[in-house]
Amino acid sequence: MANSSANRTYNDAIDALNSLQTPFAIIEARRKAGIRPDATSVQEIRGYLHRIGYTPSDLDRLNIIHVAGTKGKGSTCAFVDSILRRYSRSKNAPRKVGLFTSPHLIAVRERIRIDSRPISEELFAKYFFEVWDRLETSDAAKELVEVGTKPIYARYLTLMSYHVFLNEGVDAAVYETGIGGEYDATNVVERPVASGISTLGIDHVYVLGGTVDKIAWHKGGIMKRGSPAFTVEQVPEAAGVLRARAEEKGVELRVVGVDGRLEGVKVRPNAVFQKKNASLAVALAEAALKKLDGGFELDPKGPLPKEFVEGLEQVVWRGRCEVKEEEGVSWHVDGAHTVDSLKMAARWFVEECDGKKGPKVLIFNQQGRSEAVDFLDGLCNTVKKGDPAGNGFEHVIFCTNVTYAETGYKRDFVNHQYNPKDIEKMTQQKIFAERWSALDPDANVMVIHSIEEAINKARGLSETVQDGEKVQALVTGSLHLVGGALGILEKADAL
Ligand SMILES: Nc1ncnc2c1ncn2[C@@H]1O[C@H](COP(=O)(O)OP(=O)(O)OP(=O)(O)O)[C@@H](O)[C@H]1O
Ligand SMILES: [Mg+2]
Ligand SMILES: [Mg+2]
Repeated sequence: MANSSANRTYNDAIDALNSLQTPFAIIEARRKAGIRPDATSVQEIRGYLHRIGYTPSDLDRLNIIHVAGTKGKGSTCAFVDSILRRYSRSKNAPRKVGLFTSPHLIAVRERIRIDSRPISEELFAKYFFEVWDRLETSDAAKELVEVGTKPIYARYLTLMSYHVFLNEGVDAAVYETGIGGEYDATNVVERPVASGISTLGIDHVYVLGGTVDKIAWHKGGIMKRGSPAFTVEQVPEAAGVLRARAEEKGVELRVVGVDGRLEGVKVRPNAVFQKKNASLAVALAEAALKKLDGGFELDPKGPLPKEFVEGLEQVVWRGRCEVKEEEGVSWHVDGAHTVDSLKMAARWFVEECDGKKGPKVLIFNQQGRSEAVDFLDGLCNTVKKGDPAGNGFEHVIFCTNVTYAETGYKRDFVNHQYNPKDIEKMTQQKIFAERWSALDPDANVMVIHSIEEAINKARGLSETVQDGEKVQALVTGSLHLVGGALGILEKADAL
């Protein structure tokens, strides 16, 4: 446990933060006992907020744009942030934009951004330990949370983000929910300037339930009376639940179709799912600016103002549909990790490979979720179907999320929530390999320990290709894998 007075660096903060992860054994025990997050988790954050010196109404100063959804939350948030940031530059409203997202790709501090940049290591350490100390010394709100305790990892970062943004004078903050909505720590906000619900599908089944209507109930929990709410077109079961939730709360929920004003706007990748995210972002940014820049309104017939166009076209959201070229290998990197989003990723990869020559190589992992083996079918078939000659991946590598062959995890990726024995024995990876061999007996399937070794393997394969060919590699299945891979490919902190 970090000593509150002695350790003050960024690395110390990350070590202390890692100590707040729920260990694997406890997660397992809870799972067996059927314990799931409930209303007490938001009450707990409310208690901690008081303990560090704020009330939920202080959060009104942040003018929060709150986003939930199964897929596209982060991308939507990044779009909103990028639009507001450009608007702020030309109109000076909002003055400072905060962005809170999860999980992180390269470093923990990228979850808390100001004016689109991750806060510095120094600032992170300063605010991290200020929260830490207040939690240790104050006994405020003892009726809500036990004195001397601290929130778990993700909740701590949520709590800390409020402290950072309020102190730094942020006046518009975009918040991505962690898991679900109703019981997510970010749902402590009472008066967001707008709520947005991106595409719903199946994920986090254990916590949220295994059907899309149950999941929609949770995500719909971020809508608040008095705040405008927006969503994209959803499958019927989800749409019905969202409508009912809106009604119950007295909220007018607007369903945003693909915005016609995006015609000619270069949204990347050029795919329907991303246009849905962008359309939702336009509606959210408009709602926020109505409040922040009195009287602001978009022309419904278009065109979009230049701040919106530039915001959408120039957004940086790393690890999603990224292509990196190096000698011998074209790296396609995408952090998809649900059945639906992996199909999107596969489709995108096939389109990118169109006209290019060379063997297709997959590097895949997903740690700690046994259902992930069912992600593989869609990935395998989508790539085969999309290839003119029906060729799937020639080489398929399953690795763990351990970054380096020699030194193990980067500190920002230490994860106590997985079973360490499974990682050591590569249990999950072997299950993946078996499934893939059944799906595609022609593929050369490998199980490799670290991300670094997996990357080197793919690089090695480039020596076997013919002139004019390049290895076409897809790295996907987990944001941790993708973040680790980008770190290695770029040799430095890719932030
Ligand atoms: N609207 C969407 N529908 C389906 N897939 C999507 C959508 N938006 C993004 N994706 C896919 O999901 C991946 C993750 O996107 P993003 O980071 O926006 O999602 P997220 O909701 O923040 O996910 P998480 O926080 O669970 O990682 C993208 O790389 C892309 O492949
Ligand atoms: Mg998720
Ligand atoms: Mg996300």
